[in-house]
Amino acid sequence: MRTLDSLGPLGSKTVIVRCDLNVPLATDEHGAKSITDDGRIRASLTTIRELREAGARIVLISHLGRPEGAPDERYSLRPVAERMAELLGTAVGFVDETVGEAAAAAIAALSDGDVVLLENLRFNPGETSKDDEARGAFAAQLAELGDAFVSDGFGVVHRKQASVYDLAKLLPSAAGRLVAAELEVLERLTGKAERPYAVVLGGSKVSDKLGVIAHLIERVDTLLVGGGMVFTFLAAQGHPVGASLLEEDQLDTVRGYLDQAAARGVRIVLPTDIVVAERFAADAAHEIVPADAIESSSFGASGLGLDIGPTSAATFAAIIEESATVFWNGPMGVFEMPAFAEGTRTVARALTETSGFTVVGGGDSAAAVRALGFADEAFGHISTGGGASLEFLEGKALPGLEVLA
Ligand SMILES: Nc1ncnc2c1ncn2[C@@H]1O[C@H](COP(=O)(O)OP(=O)(O)O)[C@@H](O)[C@H]1O
Ligand SMILES: O=C(OP(=O)(O)O)[C@H](O)COP(=O)(O)O
Repeated sequence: MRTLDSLGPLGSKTVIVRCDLNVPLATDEHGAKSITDDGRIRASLTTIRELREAGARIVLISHLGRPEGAPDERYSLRPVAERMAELLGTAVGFVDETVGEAAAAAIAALSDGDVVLLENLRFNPGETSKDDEARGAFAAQLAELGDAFVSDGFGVVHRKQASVYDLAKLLPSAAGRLVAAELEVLERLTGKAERPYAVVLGGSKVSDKLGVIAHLIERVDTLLVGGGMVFTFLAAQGHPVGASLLEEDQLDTVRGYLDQAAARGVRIVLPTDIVVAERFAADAAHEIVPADAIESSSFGASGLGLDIGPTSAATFAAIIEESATVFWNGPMGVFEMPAFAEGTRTVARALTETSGFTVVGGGDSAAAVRALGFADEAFGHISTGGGASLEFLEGKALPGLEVLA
């Protein structure tokens, strides 16, 4: 893979840097936004500092959240520019469009070492389009803005998107320091992983992440399933799940995973108890019920599972503590609400207590462990990518990396 060094001297060159600045935001009662975890911004600083020292003119591009191909103020990157400026200790300009005249003018006005952040890439339909031509056309507009391209958004290298894949083909391009550093650590989770090897899966991007399970079953000893992922498994086993997150069209696929795991002697461990809430709210009434009887709570079929229960969390912790390698992506529950954070806290603590090599991956998973008070150093590695790390450790060729080969 080409690294920054392959781009030659970058003094006075305009370098487009694709970062993953998709950070969690909170909005207060007056509508003011704040960044609840700036880990991904901090992780991008190494490359940006190095480029500044080389005298490059730096154009940062990123997505934030999943807007639907049109401007949507809720997903603006403006708060990220402000935080980036504080962390870098220098001004970071912000342009409220991604391509077009204002972006070109702001870039033309840059001096050596200056930094500008463009608005959310996903406000443009071409960024995530499945149509090669539409994606290519947007990438060509981006390419006009710079002389070279640095791919440093590790959290997004598994996406075949315009700014990750197509743009890299249009300019001299290389991986940034964050991408290189992530890959170096994550290598330890591939063929060389020490056994027993456990992967803990949770979170809410269920349809995205179910697909990796078939490959993980071939590679790990134990798969622990929590978070929003649980209910598709429980439903596949014939248990009602109330109003919990459910991927109904994946039930047969999940039954296939259960059979595949049984045939290979791989344990898939599901929760045995669930915290069920009356509604999706921090102050919602909630009860702990057996996982195979979610609708037996006082809330009946309208109850929704928002955390794994204490018995399950203790079981997960015991398995984690006896593992030599643990990878975890996806919170065990809605950790943003204290009533539903205990499962995530117990699993996080177990990772900090095992003597094995532990990796936490994913924007929200990293935010969760920090929000719950665990230090980054308590884990072997905190990766900025959840889906990206999972697809890397399943052994898949990732579009954003292949294109840099
Ligand atoms: N049972 C659940 N129901 C709904 N959402 C859940 C549940 N458990 C966890 N989540 C949510 O999953 C989100 C994180 O998922 P995801 O994006 O897949 O993780 P990551 O960013 O670490 O890859 C969190 O915002 C959390 O509230
Ligand atoms: O947050 C991200 O991924 P993650 O939740 O798997 O860590 C990345 O920014 C990728 O975002 P996407 O899953 O909307 O493409």
